[in-house]
Amino acid sequence: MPLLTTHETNHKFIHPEGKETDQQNSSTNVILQLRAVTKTYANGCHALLDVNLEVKQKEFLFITGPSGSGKSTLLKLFYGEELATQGEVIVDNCNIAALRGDRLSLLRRRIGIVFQDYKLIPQRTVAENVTFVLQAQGYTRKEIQRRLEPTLKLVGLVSKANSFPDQLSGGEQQRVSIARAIVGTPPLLLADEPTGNLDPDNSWQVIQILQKLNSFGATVIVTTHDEQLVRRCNHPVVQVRNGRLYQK
Ligand SMILES: Nc1ncnc2c1ncn2[C@@H]1O[C@H](COP(=O)(O)OP(=O)(O)OP(=O)(O)O)[C@@H](O)[C@H]1O
Repeated sequence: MPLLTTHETNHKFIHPEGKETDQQNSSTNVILQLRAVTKTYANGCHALLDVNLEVKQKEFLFITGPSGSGKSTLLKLFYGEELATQGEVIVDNCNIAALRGDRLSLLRRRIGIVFQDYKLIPQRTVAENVTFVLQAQGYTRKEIQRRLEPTLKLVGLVSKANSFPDQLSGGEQQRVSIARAIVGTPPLLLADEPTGNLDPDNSWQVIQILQKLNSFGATVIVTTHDEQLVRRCNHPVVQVRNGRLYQK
């Protein structure tokens, strides 16, 4: 279960089941921690306000909330795309603000990211889209081949390995983007509205794949607007409203 505080309960972590704990007691197996984080964009927009959150390894967490409430900003802080204006973001025992260049790249290798709009390269096949990051990271051809087939199998796309993105349905494209995110076996998987462009059947298929990865040991954090999908799963939920976190 994630631990969080809200502005109403400053600096005491509240367990969703209602138990209180302090920071010192809650540091075992923690993969992600936000400590009193505020994010103000350059235009003065306060996207997040004094947010505390702690996610343990192997959790599956949903982050919900209305449009513009701060969900994507939260995820961007987790992988260092944005930096906190105040407070600390600790991922895999690393303070994101202290990482530069290579060290940030190394941490990012341990984080898989899935976006609502897939972000596939149109001129590359499914297999190439999934493996180009491994190539850039210097994996051998043999190792890349060893990883490719089981990854495509897991997302049900072995038969589409040589297809191009525009030859695939939206659900298939999203599964390619999941394959790309997991082929390096990162311990942390972040998915920002992964079902936002999909119908209910494809959305459920994506969630089932994420659940399977979670059962293999990955920590999975998913933002979504889809309350029905959240209700269908039995995972902890944190809601963002006006830049603050609430337990549901
Ligand atoms: N780069 C930016 N510069 C300025 N303001 C920004 C920037 N990115 C986001 N915001 C603002 O921060 C607030 C939170 O945005 P964010 O994208 O995190 O919300 P969200 O909950 O993910 O929304 P949605 O569900 O619509 O994607 C919004 O008011 C948004 O306008």
